[in-house]
Amino acid sequence: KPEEDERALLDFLGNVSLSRPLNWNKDSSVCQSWTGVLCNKDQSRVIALRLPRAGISGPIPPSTLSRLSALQILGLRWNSMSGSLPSDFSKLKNLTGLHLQSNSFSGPLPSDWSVWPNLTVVNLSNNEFNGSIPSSISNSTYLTTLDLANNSLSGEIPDLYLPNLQMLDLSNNDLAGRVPRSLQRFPSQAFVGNNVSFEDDASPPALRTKHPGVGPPKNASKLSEPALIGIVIGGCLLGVVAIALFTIMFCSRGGIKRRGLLKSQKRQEVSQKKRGVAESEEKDNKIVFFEGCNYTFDLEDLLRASAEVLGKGTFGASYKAALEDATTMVVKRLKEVSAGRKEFEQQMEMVGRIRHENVAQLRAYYCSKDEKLLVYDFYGEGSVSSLLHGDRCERRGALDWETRLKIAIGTARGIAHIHTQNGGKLAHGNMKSSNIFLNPEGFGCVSDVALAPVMDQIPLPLLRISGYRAPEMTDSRKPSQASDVYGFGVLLLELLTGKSPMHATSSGDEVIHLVRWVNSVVREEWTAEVFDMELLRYPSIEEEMVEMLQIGMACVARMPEQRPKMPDVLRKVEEIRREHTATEPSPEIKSPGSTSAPSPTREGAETASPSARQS
Ligand SMILES: Nc1ncnc2c1ncn2[C@@H]1O[C@H](COP(=O)(O)OP(=O)(O)OP(=O)(O)O)[C@@H](O)[C@H]1O
Repeated sequence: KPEEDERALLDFLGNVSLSRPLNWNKDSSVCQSWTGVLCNKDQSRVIALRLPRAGISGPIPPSTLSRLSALQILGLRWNSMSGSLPSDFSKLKNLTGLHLQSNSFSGPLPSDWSVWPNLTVVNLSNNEFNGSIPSSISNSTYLTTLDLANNSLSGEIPDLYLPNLQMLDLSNNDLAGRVPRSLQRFPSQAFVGNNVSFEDDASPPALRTKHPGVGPPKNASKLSEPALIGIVIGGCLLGVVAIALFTIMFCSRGGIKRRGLLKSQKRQEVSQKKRGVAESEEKDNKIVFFEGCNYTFDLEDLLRASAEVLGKGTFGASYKAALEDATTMVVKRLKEVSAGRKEFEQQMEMVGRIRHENVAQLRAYYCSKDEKLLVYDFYGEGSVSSLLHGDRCERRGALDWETRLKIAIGTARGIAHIHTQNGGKLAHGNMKSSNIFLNPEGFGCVSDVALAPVMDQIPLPLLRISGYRAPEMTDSRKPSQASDVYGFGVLLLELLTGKSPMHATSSGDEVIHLVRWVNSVVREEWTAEVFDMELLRYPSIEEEMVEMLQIGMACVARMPEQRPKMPDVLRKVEEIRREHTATEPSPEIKSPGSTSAPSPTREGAETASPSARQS
């Protein structure tokens, strides 16, 4: 247990001033509930401390943070901390990221950097550091980012042999002399606001890059990967090229409107240009974290995160983002939000307050004029849609009947809980299997709650082809609980048949609407034909499948008033197993009384945190 680290943190806390309290107290678990603290997998050591904008002032008390000897990331940006860096920081041998920008730190930079061989990102910008830049920085050979802008650093810039450095900013200091050859590969903006000149401006660029140690970064090829381009640009190489051309065209006419965080072509440019934008935007717009969110990052982290596109949905694209400390999360970038800022924030506040183990918690959101981002945990197993319809080899065995039953039960619990919110009026509004994940106990867990009302209306044809739309629903912004019940019914049919709600026949010449197809087969006679072949391998589940089929069909009744209400649906789904195995209860699916899942009406249940962080 990290008692030593806990004491070090409390000593730190006790010796700084805070403008608002931090939830660090001895009775709660350092690793699980202390804001800004991240531990290693076995929860034995603190590996990251991130307290951006935490209202901390005063110097870093000596012999406090330096005792966190496993610390990799120290982030205290946007506070009012002052004084010089304690010399005992040299004990933090595992540091990979030091983010102290936008404070009032002063004094010289540390002189011996050989103590931090693993540093990759250093941001000390917007402080009052003075003295010269130590050449010993070259000892941190893995540095990719060095931002010392807006300080009072003086003297000449030393030769820095940092082969991996991709982003350098020394602007707005009191530096003088010549930019050393080793750093001439960086654009002149990196040095503006100083009294420096380029030594051999006239020499051809090719010659400059031949200088030892200043060639392209070892991993330069990676730069072309979308993953390295930053969170929202992470998606599409073609798009990047197009955007670059577009940017060049418009910039040359001096007419481009800054689109905020997210458009550029190279990571280096992103870091340099966008940081400025991000910071200025941050004045009015910040990431809002909900209670219980262990992530501590800010816009800059998001910009720096390597990102992978998970997919594009009706409301925008979702990205799997990995922060520098290897925290993984999902960022959903909403496109075409129709709600005004206040309305959007109110809706997100309401959604963020929902705590239930069958509802994927909205961890944080960001809202500016140009961007609306939502942050969720990453569900490593993928959505129910990908489990059901993804590569069949991959999923073989993954979705047995037990699993499907637990998906149905969990999802029903989640939706029923959502329906108790906002005075019993809230609807999910976008029920579909790509929005359902598995919680740590393997039960269904509903994501993307209540986004539809703040988004632009989805055109009716698009709504139709999704196959989940209730017949009476013509305006996607006005979902009802009855339409959620319909969507849930479609999910049950999907689980039973293994077929998508809209799918082509095997010959490919006809599109099948799952609800109609199941209805027509069932009308003929109760037949095993509707059931997924893979389910037929399991003996004696037919009765349970038929029962689920009946529930599903009741949910997809044409008239909304004929559909059951979610609490009834939940009760019935939970009874599927109980009725048929009364003498031999499944060890996995316990009865509602004994289940670890809260009943759907219980408020304030503990949260599920399914991300990799838990493993
Ligand atoms: N938290 C998450 N963890 C893992 N995968 C996710 C997560 N959120 C979304 N995904 C996956 O990313 C892909 C895109 O999701 P997204 O929510 O953007 O679109 P969608 O679910 O297909 O449609 P919609 O926008 O209507 O919800 C989907 O395959 C989805 O299952």
